[in-house]
Amino acid sequence: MAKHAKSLLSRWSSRVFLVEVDEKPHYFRLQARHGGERAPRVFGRLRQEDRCFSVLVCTGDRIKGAKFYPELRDKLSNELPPGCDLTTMGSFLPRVRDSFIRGYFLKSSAEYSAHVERLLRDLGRREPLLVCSYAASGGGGQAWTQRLWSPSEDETVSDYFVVSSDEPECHPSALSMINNDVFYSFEEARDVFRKCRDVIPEAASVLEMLPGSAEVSQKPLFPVVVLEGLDATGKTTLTESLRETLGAALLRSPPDCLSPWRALFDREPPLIRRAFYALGNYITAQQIAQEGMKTPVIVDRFWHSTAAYAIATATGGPVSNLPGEGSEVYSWPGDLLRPSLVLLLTLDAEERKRRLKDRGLEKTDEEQKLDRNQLFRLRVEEAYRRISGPPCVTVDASPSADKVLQQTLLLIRNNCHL
Ligand SMILES: Nc1ncnc2c1ncn2[C@@H]1O[C@H](COP(=O)(O)OP(=O)(O)OP(=O)(O)O)[C@@H](O)[C@H]1O
Ligand SMILES: Nc1ccn([C@@H]2O[C@H](COP(=O)(O)O)[C@@H](O)[C@H]2O)c(=O)n1
Repeated sequence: MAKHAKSLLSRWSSRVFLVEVDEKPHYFRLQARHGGERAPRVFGRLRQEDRCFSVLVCTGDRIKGAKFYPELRDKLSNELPPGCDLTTMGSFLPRVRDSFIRGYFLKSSAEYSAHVERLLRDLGRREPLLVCSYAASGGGGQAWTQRLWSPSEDETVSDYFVVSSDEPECHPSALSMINNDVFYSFEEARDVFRKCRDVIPEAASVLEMLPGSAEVSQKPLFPVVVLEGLDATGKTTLTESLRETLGAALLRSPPDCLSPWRALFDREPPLIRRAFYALGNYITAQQIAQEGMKTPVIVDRFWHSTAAYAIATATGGPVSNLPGEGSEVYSWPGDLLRPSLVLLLTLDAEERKRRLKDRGLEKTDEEQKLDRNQLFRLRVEEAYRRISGPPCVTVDASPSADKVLQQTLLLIRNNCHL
């Protein structure tokens, strides 16, 4: 049995499981004996004869695991018989860093359960998966057992009762966010790209664009102002005006030199996609350091965008699911150039939608998600606010473009030495 699966099994009974149905989390844990506790509602809605299954990805190889997770969803969606419900799930050890693993939870009606079992057994033999089945164990359908299917024939695994568990303080994905969703050093992000060269040849081209290290040769003499905010809050409009008014250099992250590969890496799973944007920030940092010796520098998106979107995507549900204020996930990377000032443009949802509609450009997946999903938008905005590091000031972007420019100039003059 693979070493990684073995280490997961060694603390199996201490794990907590999370099944997400329409962004609503259901938490459960395992018990050797049943003490009359209720099963979580996600099970409670099932009939006695129904079967549920969980399929968790358990590879020690981060790149393979990240690529395999969405592929698994496609495989399951294509091969499962009709009438099966499929949703996302995860499992973690409370308060244990890097313990969060992802997978899928599926519910099958009685008539198809034998078919689903065959399918999963077959999949489990070929892929690094931990598969469990769930069945009613009496008590009028209130009590459910989890049976972990042995990943190797010689292994004996136990059955456990499944009981509801309290919701943790924040979404458990936070346990594995660092260096999977958000990168806090140049080396960590570069390492992901070095490791994925075999599976994504374009990663080599990105690596060629990178500086030798995160260190910048000199600290900028002039102020460096970053403009942040959700899509269509007016960043492009304002950065152009600031460039003209201040005679500043205008840079962006990701930098133009990465444009040929952006669409490709946008389609990759979070580990690779976020590493791409993290690396873009380090290239932009080098450019800032150079330009900042000659003129003020305005930057369209930087670290706040990379971290806030990543954190908001990794956590589902309401804002309360975000890692708490002050959590290390909000800290500024120690090796990344700090701007003099970050300005966060905010706009109410309706006005932002109106501007998006008027602009009429094609929307990225994440823009569409922002549009559709009010909770996601709120999580991104709150994550923006919680990020620590350089001073971050919120700017109301709803007045006319000229008024927003005047307000911004005032903030720059008050906060930077111009
Ligand atoms: N203050 C403003 N009042 C009204 N409309 C504005 C204002 N600022 C920008 N707009 C318009 O809103 C739309 C979005 O602006 P812009 O492209 O500058 O946003 P953005 O934040 O750069 O978007 P993205 O991040 O998606 O590139 C554009 O059509 C722009 O002309
Ligand atoms: N420094 C950055 C910049 C952008 N992103 C990601 O790109 C998307 C928004 O960019 P737009 O050009 O469409 O405004 C969004 O998905 C961010 O995650 C980033 O991560 N880091």
